[in-house]
Amino acid sequence: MKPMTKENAVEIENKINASNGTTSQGVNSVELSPEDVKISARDVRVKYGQKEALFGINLDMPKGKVTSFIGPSGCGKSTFLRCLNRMNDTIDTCSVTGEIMVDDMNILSNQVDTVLLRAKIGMVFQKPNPFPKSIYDNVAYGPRLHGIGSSKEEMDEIVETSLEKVGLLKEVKDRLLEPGTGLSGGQQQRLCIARAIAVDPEILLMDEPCSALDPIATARIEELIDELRGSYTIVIVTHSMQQAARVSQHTAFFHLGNLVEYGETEQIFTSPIDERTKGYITGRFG
Ligand SMILES: Nc1ncnc2c1ncn2[C@@H]1O[C@H](COP(=O)(O)OP(=O)(O)OP(=O)(O)O)[C@@H](O)[C@H]1O
Repeated sequence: MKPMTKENAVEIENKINASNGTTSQGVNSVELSPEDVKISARDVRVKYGQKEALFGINLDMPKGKVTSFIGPSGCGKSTFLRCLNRMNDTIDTCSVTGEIMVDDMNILSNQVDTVLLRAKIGMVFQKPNPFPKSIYDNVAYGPRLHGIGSSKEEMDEIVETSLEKVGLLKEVKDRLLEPGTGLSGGQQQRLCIARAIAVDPEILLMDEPCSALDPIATARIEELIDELRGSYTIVIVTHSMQQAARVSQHTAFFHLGNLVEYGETEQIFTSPIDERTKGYITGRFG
């Protein structure tokens, strides 16, 4: 077998793009019944200025499960993740086409209110980014913005429940009025997850949520992801194949702006079909 190198992976990719009109169909081994699909992307294409970053992504992600996106740096994982709650709208040069259905709504439609959308589809970033406010106000921020929890009692309840769900309540209940930025990195990341959860989202998007954390804090976030699935549909971008294997039920492998292969996580890591997936997971390129 010809060894997989970055160069011949690019060569294969170019041939595929030339032969199919640059539609990124990929190998799909996941069969979902329509009622299990939460997010359905069709022919999603993204450009930054004239530069194409995604070549027509088609992907159905299941409800109440964790889907991870893996692939070498620059392959478009974060770009695609940001499509899922319209975060690319904040980048002037970025244009997105195609269709992304979340339940019955095409979230790429002009009619969509992106503030409401981002409450329904929360996001957690690479670096924990608590607001320069108290722990309490960090969690209460979203509910206040959306008019949820009008009385003090209701808001206290939302804050406590959200902190409890991320396993932070015990650790911070005596210092709710202290700054969120005073917590450890791992606690800050859990605070950010509590902040996203406080507005009762259906989907949580996580862009390398552990990359700034130590192994213990990472393990805590991974446990939390496992606890939260079921209640939320979770999509995570990760550079760590071990992490994808530990936390996700389905994995999508991206390469050079194409979705190369999508399957059950175990299948992707034990018996990938596409040569490029094999090459990546065995460390032959990336
Ligand atoms: N704001 C931007 N402006 C211009 N080009 C961008 C921007 N963000 C991403 N790109 C380009 O789009 C392509 C995909 O980038 P993206 O960050 O989505 O990849 P990635 O797989 O998430 O990479 P990484 O793992 O390094 O974070 C890359 O070529 C990148 O340079």
